[in-house]
Formats: sequence, C-alpha cells, structure tokens
Amino acid sequence: MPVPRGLIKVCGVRSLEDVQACVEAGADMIGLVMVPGSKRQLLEHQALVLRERIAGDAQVVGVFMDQPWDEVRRLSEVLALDHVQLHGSESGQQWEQLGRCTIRRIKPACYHVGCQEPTILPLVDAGAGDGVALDWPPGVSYPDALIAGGLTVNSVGALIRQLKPLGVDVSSGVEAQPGIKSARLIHEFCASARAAFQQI
Ligand SMILES: O=C(O)c1ccccc1NCC(=O)[C@H](O)[C@H](O)COP(=O)(O)O
Repeated sequence: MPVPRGLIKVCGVRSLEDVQACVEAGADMIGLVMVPGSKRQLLEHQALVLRERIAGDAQVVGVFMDQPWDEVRRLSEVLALDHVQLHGSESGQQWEQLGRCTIRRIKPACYHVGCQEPTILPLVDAGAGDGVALDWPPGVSYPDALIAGGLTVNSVGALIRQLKPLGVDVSSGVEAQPGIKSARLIHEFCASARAAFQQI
C-alpha cells in the first residue's frame, strides 16, 4: 500500500515523557534504538514499557544495526514492532523473512528513486543518530524515502521544500543534550515539518 507523504519519525526515545511528547506532537513513527553501545540503547524490558505506551498512537520502529538475525526477529516479535529499521550492512534473503515492514538505511550516494523493493522504505542517512548534517546533493529529490541526518527545527522546513521527501527522521535535533530528548523541540520540529509538508 502506498505510504502518504508527510511522515514524521522521531527516533531514540528513552522515557514515557518522550513518548508522550511524540504522540502529542503528532509523530507518525517512534523509534526505539536496540543497538548495543548506543547512548540511546533500550534494554528489552525498557523497550516493552515504551512500546505498550505507544500502543495505537503511532507506529513503533525498532532500530538495529548489524545484529544477529535471530535476535532481531525475536525482538521484533516480543516488541510487536510495526517496522524494523536495519541501519547497518545487513544483507541476504533472510532479512526479507522477518515478517515486518522494513526501513533500510541507504547512504546518500547510493540512493535513487526505486532503489529498494516497493515493500521497503528507504531511509537516506549518512550517519547513525550522530546528528551530522548532510550536504544534500543539488537537484535530487526523495519522493519515496525518509531523509535524516542532523535535521533540526531550523533546517527541516527548508529541507522538506528542497528535497521533497516522503518523510523525515530526527533524533539528535530534538535533544536538549546528547541522548536526552526535549519535549519542546519535539513539538517544534513536528510543527515545522508538518507546515512544510503542506507547502509541497
Ligand atoms: O540513535 C542511535 O544511537 C543509533 C545507533 C545506531 C544506529 C542508528 C541509530 N539511530 C538512528 C536514528 O536516530 C535515525 O534513524 C537517524 O539516523 C537520525 O539521526 P540524527 O542525525 O541524530 O537526527
């Protein structure tokens, strides 16, 4: 089924207050980072609490990077994930058998419209939640992809108008300090993004 333009994903929530801010701000997708070593890593029991709070209020995305397939499959079932985000170099047919919608991180230089199967949502992102803003190539638009990488309240509107993406994904740009979300920034980011999507 085609995904409507204007998706807003907030990634790396770590508390019930973060979830509440995302839901109240109207985020469509909320990302739970399950990557060992990340400053935003959730343990299984922590992710379960947040997942239960999100319930039907937004889509739940589990973020993984180069982790064993069995572990990703088990967590996607336990957490009843709506989407599995594969942020590393996962390759091979077994990844198609997770039985979940997949978001796949694509490096900007590798993106072109239709670069993924229609069932996979591309996420064009140079980094991994490190907030580094990308110098987006001129003349390219991203109608079937989420864009990410250092988006902020101040940059998201202009980037949506320039790049015309399917959606946007933010983590560092809505944090008061590394790994700590700000409800105010979440609200401001979602409002800016929504306003810009209405203009394209
Ligand atoms: O957030 C992390 O720590 C992380 C670790 C490993 C893989 C992915 C990770 N995050 C992914 C995201 O937060 C988003 O999908 C996206 O990259 C936005 O990041 P940012 O540039 O910080 O806005």
